Amino acid sequence: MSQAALKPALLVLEDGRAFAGTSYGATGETFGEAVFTTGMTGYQETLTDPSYHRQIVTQTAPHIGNTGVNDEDDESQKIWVAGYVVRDPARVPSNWRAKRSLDDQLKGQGIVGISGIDTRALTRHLRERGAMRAGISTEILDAEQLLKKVLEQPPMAGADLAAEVTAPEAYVVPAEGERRFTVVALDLGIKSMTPKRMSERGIEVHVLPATATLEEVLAHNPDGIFMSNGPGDPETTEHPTELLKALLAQNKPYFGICFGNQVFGRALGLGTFKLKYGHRGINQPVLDRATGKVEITSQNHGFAVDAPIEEKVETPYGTAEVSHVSLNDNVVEGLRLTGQDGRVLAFSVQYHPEAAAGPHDSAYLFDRFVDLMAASSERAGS
Ligand SMILES: NC(=O)CC[C@H](N)C(=O)O
Repeated sequence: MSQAALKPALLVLEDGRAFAGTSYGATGETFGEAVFTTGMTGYQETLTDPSYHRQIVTQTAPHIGNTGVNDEDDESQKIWVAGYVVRDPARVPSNWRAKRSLDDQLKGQGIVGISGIDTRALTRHLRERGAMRAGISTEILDAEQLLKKVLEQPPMAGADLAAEVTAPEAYVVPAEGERRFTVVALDLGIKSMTPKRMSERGIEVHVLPATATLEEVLAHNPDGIFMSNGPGDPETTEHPTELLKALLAQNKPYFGICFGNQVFGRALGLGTFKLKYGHRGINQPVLDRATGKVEITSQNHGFAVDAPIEEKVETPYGTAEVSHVSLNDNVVEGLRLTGQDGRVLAFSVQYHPEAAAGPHDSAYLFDRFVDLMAASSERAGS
């Protein structure tokens, strides 16, 4: 970064805590919910994950931007974070795929950031007090003045954001090789790696906007239904929840990721709640309760499903249970629905088996979805 680019910037949290630093990316001002992610790599995927819409993301890894930005790793069409906080941006990106620097990419897309602040102190503050509204400005450098604007912003609890991130039109991701199954994926903020992971397994994926109706879903004669990750409060997912209930009543195999896990929980009659500061990073340990295996997973969520971990819950569609839990704090990380004969009918996880930049411990879940559809179509055929 040249000396000329060193412009002061200010970050203010809604409880009044302020951090003075240096402008990074675009100048101006921005507001959102301040959260932190512990991923030490994958910043390009993080920035372009639609689930981060309306959030100011702090990277706990101190040195960010080292490998620049390439044209292959975006998870969607653009950067979604509302603002970006890094300790020490790389001055010279170095990677054979890099097309430009992260600073230029942020500037090009108008993303306001701040660097040179004590991101460890900020993270500890958010961990103790919880995720909260915040603002970054290069124009208002007076904390009290910026705080007034922060307090005018809407909170994340109650935010209905799917309409702001979903694809305007349906599109198809063809199966790689021979087509084995057709899946309808409801786009609540889908990341491009998700249909890719399905397509690699012979699935043709019809990605539909979040407002798709039951008729529109069934028109594709899907072998399975998928609901994606996405931003906002799961309490606002009335339409996808009702849609999923109707599809479960028709015994459609279902797989959900993250927001899709929360929608599944709600369709099964469970509640959701806001976590204090959420789980964001690529080193989150999860226990598969059936096998006793531990997976290291990628996560990005601020809400969770409220379900009894040791008990089974009877629902109109079958028996629901918690399949996976977080080993850090026992939060529900996966749900499973089984029929009377114990067969799995539908399942979902709160974490990201499609994870780019990894880890890939949980990629087997896509194979499980394939097996679920294969078993279901065998039964229908017999
Ligand atoms: N990545 C996601 O799908 C996040 C889901 C939801 N917005 C949450 O924060 O919990």
